[in-house]
Amino acid sequence: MRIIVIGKEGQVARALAERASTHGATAVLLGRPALDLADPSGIEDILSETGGDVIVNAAAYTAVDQAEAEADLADAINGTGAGAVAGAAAAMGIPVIQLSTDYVFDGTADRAYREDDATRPLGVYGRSKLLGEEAVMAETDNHAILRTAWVYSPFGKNFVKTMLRLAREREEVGVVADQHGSPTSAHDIADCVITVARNMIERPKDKNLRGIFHMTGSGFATWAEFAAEIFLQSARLGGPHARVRPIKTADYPTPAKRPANSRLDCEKLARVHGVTLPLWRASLEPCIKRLLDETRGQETIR
Ligand SMILES: NC(=O)C1=CN([C@@H]2O[C@H](COP(=O)(O)OP(=O)(O)OC[C@H]3O[C@@H](n4cnc5c(N)ncnc54)[C@H](OP(=O)(O)O)[C@@H]3O)[C@@H](O)[C@H]2O)C=CC1
Ligand SMILES: Cc1cn([C@H]2C[C@H](O)[C@@H](COP(=O)(O)OP(=O)(O)O[C@H]3O[C@@H](C)C(=O)[C@@H](O)[C@H]3O)O2)c(=O)[nH]c1=O
Ligand SMILES: [Mg+2]
Repeated sequence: MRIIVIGKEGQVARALAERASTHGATAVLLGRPALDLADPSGIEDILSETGGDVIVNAAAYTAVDQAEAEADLADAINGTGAGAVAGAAAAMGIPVIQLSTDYVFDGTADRAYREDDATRPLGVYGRSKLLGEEAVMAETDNHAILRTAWVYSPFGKNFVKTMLRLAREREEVGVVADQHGSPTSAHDIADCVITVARNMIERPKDKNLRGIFHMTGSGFATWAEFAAEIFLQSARLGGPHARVRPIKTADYPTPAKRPANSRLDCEKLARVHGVTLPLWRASLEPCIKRLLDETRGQETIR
């Protein structure tokens, strides 16, 4: 299976590159400047020249706060760009897997969100990702839209890396304790995406395998609990740690509003595609270990 991945340096893209061979697959990564989602004109040509069995769009405008000031760019990349990728997949006659987000919901539900619950994004990023979902669905039925959340990895920018950096600088970190969700490892996402891709390729006519699916790490947490677990595991491995001061969302003002309840019900993914992501705490440890090893490596070189 040859997987075309949009996104080169992104967390999920890099995890897919690392995990493909363990599934007997090859990942071909495409990104800027060769493929720019903000400029859809050349997308179909480069994708069909590259050729593959499935396209995974793991590229997006993901700066949630910055998006509030760059709505047009976020919409172009996450909305129109995602649609162009799906259009190319349709023209090539292959499935497309689109990554989406918990931030399409407003977070007011008192239970975990299911795939058919009403969406109502609170900010520009969430709205642009919802535009992307709609654009993909309009271009082709041969799609899987995988909504994930709170992604972390040894790569790029994410909450785990931010917390480890803050722990090196201070003894205490204030972290919001009234937003609930599920931390999700980019490597677990990669494993799941490859399984979903294989299912779709092997059963091209099976409608059940297509549509929207929720895909997060198992178990729930608040950002404060996530931070506390990061510091606990880091401390155990001899890395930096800090005290977590649980705070309210109102005490941590940000340009973009985040949903209070980001929990996603992943039962459909388990039932239809046979995949359940590991408990979030279990997947955190190898990531922290790798980040600490990398930092130590750099210190030795210096
Ligand atoms: N991070 C998270 O917590 C969550 C992410 N998601 C979704 O999962 C997917 C993967 O996220 P993640 O891996 O964290 O993302 P990252 O922010 O780590 O990476 C995004 C990638 O998109 C690329 N990109 C941005 N703009 C363009 C463009 N105009 N043309 C081509 N490529 C572009 C970036 O390229 P470059 O390196 O050149 O900047 C980068 O490689 C996205 O769809 C995201 O919306 C969903 C829920 C949570
Ligand atoms: C750095 C920091 C953040 N926070 C809060 C702010 C916010 O509510 C929460 C997470 O902050 P971040 O900015 O890291 O997370 P954020 O950028 O909102 O993460 C989101 O990214 C996009 C791409 C998604 O799709 C979402 O699923 C989600 O992962 O933690 C603190 O309370 N204290 C802190 O020191
Ligand atoms: Mg952020």
